Amino acid sequence: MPDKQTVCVQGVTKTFDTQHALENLTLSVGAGESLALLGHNGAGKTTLMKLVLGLIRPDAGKVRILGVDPAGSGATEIRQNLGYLPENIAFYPALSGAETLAFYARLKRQPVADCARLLDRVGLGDAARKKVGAYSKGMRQRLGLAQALIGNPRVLLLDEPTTGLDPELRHSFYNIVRELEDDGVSVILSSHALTELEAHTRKIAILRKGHLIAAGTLGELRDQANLPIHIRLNSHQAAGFSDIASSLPAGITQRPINGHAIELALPPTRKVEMLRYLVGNVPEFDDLDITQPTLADLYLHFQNRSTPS
Ligand SMILES: Nc1ncnc2c1ncn2[C@@H]1O[C@H](COP(=O)(O)OP(=O)(O)OP(=O)(O)O)[C@@H](O)[C@H]1O
Repeated sequence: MPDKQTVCVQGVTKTFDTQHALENLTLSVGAGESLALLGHNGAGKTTLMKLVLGLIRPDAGKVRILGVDPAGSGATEIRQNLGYLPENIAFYPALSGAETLAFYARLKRQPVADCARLLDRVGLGDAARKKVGAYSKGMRQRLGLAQALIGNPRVLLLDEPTTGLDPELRHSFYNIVRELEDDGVSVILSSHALTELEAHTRKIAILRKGHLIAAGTLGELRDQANLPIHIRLNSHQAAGFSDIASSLPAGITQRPINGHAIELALPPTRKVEMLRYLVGNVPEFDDLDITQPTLADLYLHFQNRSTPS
């Protein structure tokens, strides 16, 4: 894998005492790409972020950010290109949002003058002088994001960034992430909120007990899993459906929902064949919905299929 990928993790193993947090993990994230890390509690997501940040070193394998080891000597410059929003960020409640951000800017040796722009970017411009102790959860999370954006990082690591946010805030949060991707920032985020990730992330990596068990775009994961798709047929005709089960092509299963709706399950590769068949052979239906496996379906499929020790 070329080191010129913005984030390159190659054959990385990390053990704490006897606990394998990560084992032989390889993945990469390019400029302007986002990667969502999924996995059960303790799967190794935070450990991976800490390795990318250079806070810990791998026992085996290598981590490179823009070709540089983030835990190596001489990595100061590369670390300034990293922004991190930890899972539980605590702020000093007596400081205002502006004072808090100025504090972090000084820590990162970045110009304090940029802080007002960052607060505006995350929608906290009007609350800049308000004490953080009076901020809502959503405002604190946005302040956390502003803190991670100090210094215009090329790589942004967000550990469960939307936990506790309402749907509108989640939406605006992902809009900011999308803008950052468009600016060429690589974004790695972890989350347990599969439905929102389905709509907002491009690449997905699923971890289980420190192993990477699946990776790719949603479409690629669907191809790998090859789970059935579902076609729901609806009939608004008074008689509803007659028994179509006996005449269905082999390999297609059906489940009656009620007299006026039937759900068919079929391999994704047979979708068009089935649509042609239905149009020609099932006159009762006058509406249909096609449902692809969701990210939650895929996540469960890969987790259940994989049984690493
Ligand atoms: N500093 C540490 N010392 C000992 N064990 C650790 C340490 N950090 C992580 N671990 C262990 O490594 C494994 C991976 O932990 P990690 O925090 O990376 O998981 P996670 O996927 O982020 O979990 P969560 O979703 O709960 O945040 C766990 O078994 C954890 O107990």
